[in-house]
Amino acid sequence: MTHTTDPLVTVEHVTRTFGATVALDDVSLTVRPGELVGLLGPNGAGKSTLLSLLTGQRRPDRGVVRLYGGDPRDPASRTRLGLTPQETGLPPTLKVKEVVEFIAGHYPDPLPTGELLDLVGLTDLAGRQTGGLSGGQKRRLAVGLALAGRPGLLLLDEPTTGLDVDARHDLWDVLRSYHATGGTVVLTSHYLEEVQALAERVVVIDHGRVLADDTLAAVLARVQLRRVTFRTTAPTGEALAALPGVARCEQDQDGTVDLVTADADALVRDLVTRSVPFEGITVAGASLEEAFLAMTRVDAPHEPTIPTGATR
Ligand SMILES: Nc1ncnc2c1ncn2[C@@H]1O[C@H](COP(=O)(O)OP(=O)(O)OP(=O)(O)O)[C@@H](O)[C@H]1O
Repeated sequence: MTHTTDPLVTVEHVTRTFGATVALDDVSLTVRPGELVGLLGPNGAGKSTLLSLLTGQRRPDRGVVRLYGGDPRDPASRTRLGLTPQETGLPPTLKVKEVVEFIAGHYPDPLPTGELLDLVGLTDLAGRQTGGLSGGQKRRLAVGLALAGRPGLLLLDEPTTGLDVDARHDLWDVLRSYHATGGTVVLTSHYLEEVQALAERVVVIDHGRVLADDTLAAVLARVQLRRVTFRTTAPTGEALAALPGVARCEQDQDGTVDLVTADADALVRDLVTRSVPFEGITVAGASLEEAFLAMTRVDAPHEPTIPTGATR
């Protein structure tokens, strides 16, 4: 018997390799009912592998994965699970309504077809063959099918990849509606924007490791970094890297300094206070990849942070 606050997902010290590739490296995390969790990470970070362990498609090499308190490979653990794969293979000649009724027929207490179509905004397209749907409509139908059995937990792998802005926003609305009724969502994305729009909690993964697991606001503060570039005649690399908020600092032999910091304003003030001569300063948003890299380096103190004199 599970209680309403029992974790729906428990991952404890899980490692999963593919040959020499370590896809997941000692990953632990817990998801409780009602959470909307974004797994954020660049391509190849390990997000899909983690989901495949939760859905029971794969087994960990080491560690424990539990779904609703049981083994995800046991079908009984998956009865309250809804999922959509990255690719949606819908039979093209079946009509939207027919596909929904077919899938709903497999569940003891499915959402009524009309309610489901309404939820995903496909009521007007109920009579259309799925082959005639746009990419965004297909994706919404796939999410609708994942919701057909009234799952308590929805696992979504890159739900809006390849969709245009409108279709993406429509799908976000579907997920928000489901979450508003108490549903739990875990979704993977390599778009900060998507995670920012939906998630309350963000787990950042890179190279198979959890780099951060925190509230959206806390993670944004760590990943919304600024990139500051300037030329200087002073050998500053080591000193600048030690300043508060600086995540990464490189200085070329020609004196160009390129650094990533959480607070560009404070950095400029520090340059002036320390009488560091600089010219041609530019400040730009650092990419998410740079933020991941900076987090990896910050979290791995034994790695050298400043390749002083490094050429790019
Ligand atoms: N079946 C497989 N065989 C070999 N290597 C694999 C396999 N599946 C995943 N990998 C490797 O494991 C690592 C993690 O891959 P994974 O697909 O989990 O990443 P991801 O974060 O989901 O990336 P993406 O956003 O591109 O889907 C990558 O280096 C990938 O190449």
